[in-house]
Amino acid sequence: MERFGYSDDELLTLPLSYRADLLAGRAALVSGAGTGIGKAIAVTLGRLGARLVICGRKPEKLEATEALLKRAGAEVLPHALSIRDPEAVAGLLDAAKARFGGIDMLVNNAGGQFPQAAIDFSPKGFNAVVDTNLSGTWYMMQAAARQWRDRSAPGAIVNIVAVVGRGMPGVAHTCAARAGVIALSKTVATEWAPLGIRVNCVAPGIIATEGMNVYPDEARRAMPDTNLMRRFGTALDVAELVVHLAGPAGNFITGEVVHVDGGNQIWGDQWTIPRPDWYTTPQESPFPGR
Ligand SMILES: CCCCC/C=C/C(=O)SCCNC(=O)CCNC(=O)[C@H](O)C(C)(C)COP(=O)(O)OP(=O)(O)OC[C@H]1O[C@@H](n2cnc3c(N)ncnc32)[C@H](O)[C@@H]1OP(=O)(O)O
Ligand SMILES: NC(=O)C1=CN([C@@H]2O[C@H](COP(=O)(O)OP(=O)(O)OC[C@H]3O[C@@H](n4cnc5c(N)ncnc54)[C@H](OP(=O)(O)O)[C@@H]3O)[C@@H](O)[C@H]2O)C=CC1
Repeated sequence: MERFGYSDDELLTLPLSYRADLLAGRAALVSGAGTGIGKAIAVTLGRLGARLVICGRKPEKLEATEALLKRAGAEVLPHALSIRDPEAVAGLLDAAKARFGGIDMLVNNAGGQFPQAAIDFSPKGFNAVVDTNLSGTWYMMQAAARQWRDRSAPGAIVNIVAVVGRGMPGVAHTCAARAGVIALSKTVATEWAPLGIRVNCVAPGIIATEGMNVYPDEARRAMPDTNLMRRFGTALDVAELVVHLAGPAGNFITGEVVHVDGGNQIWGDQWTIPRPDWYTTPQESPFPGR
């Protein structure tokens, strides 16, 4: 397995673009915080003074992030659950309220998919991806919004999605789910503005994390050729954007989708499964007139 992404020491020491106490007094909930982008987001928020609630399915991954956050001097509440379970999500928000009086920011980062030609998806596989990325994200958004409404407190949600505007062959299930999250976010940005709740999405392009190991070598090797910068982005690129949107700099931003993708949304042909000859070899259509 190839090593991708930052070491713990790098996450703690790489320079940040914000002043060190920017988020002092605020509490943030980050899902999928045991690994990759979520871990970088949690540590970055913690380094800027936020208190953290971190969740994911595997307690051992959360323990590692908890230890790192403590090294950064941040207060942290780890809470293992699957975001696919709405009752567990309600319990998570209750636990956050009991510990910190509630949260100010929610970062829905937990998610993932597997590469497969759409024609071969099983109902179970398709539903697993939609349940996690769309329904799970929604349960978190709704539970947080209800708590903010009941506390008469403002809040900010940032949903991590993907670059799905042109679709992405090999991950049609996640494209469907992420497009759903974007549409949900824009809709509730309007419904929830009267409650003081802002809702934005961040669409990362290819970001160097261990999660990349789910893709075949051939697809991974080709990834740097799918954006204008010709490289992977970093988890910190995503984390710093999340700080902007969830923190005070984002006070007048809602219903937005911000890409952090090296320009992949406008250039770069990204496949996560082998390309059919149709797209690699010059040929005439075998279906003339159709
Ligand atoms: C290059 C850019 C790509 C797009 C941008 C995004 C990049 C990234 O997201 S980077 C990586 C992020 N991390 C992951 O993707 C994590 C790895 N993926 C997963 O954990 C799973 O895919 C999951 C999201 C479906 C997890 O759900 P879970 O409930 O744990 O699912 P199961 O493992 O139990 O599987 C349920 C069901 O799904 C089908 N399935 C799962 N994996 C595959 C596979 N590799 N190929 C085909 N089908 C798969 C299958 O039907 C499973 O049921 P069973 O057959 O009964 O196991
Ligand atoms: N890396 C990239 O290039 C890109 C990533 N993304 C998205 O960014 C997010 C983070 O990706 P990345 O860090 O790379 O990948 P990882 O696989 O490292 O992170 C995914 C995280 O989600 C958690 N998770 C998955 N399912 C659930 C669930 N049902 N309930 C709670 N937690 C869950 C996992 O923890 P656990 O297994 O313990 O539950 C894990 O910590 C994902 O949504 C991903 O799809 C989007 C575009 C590009």
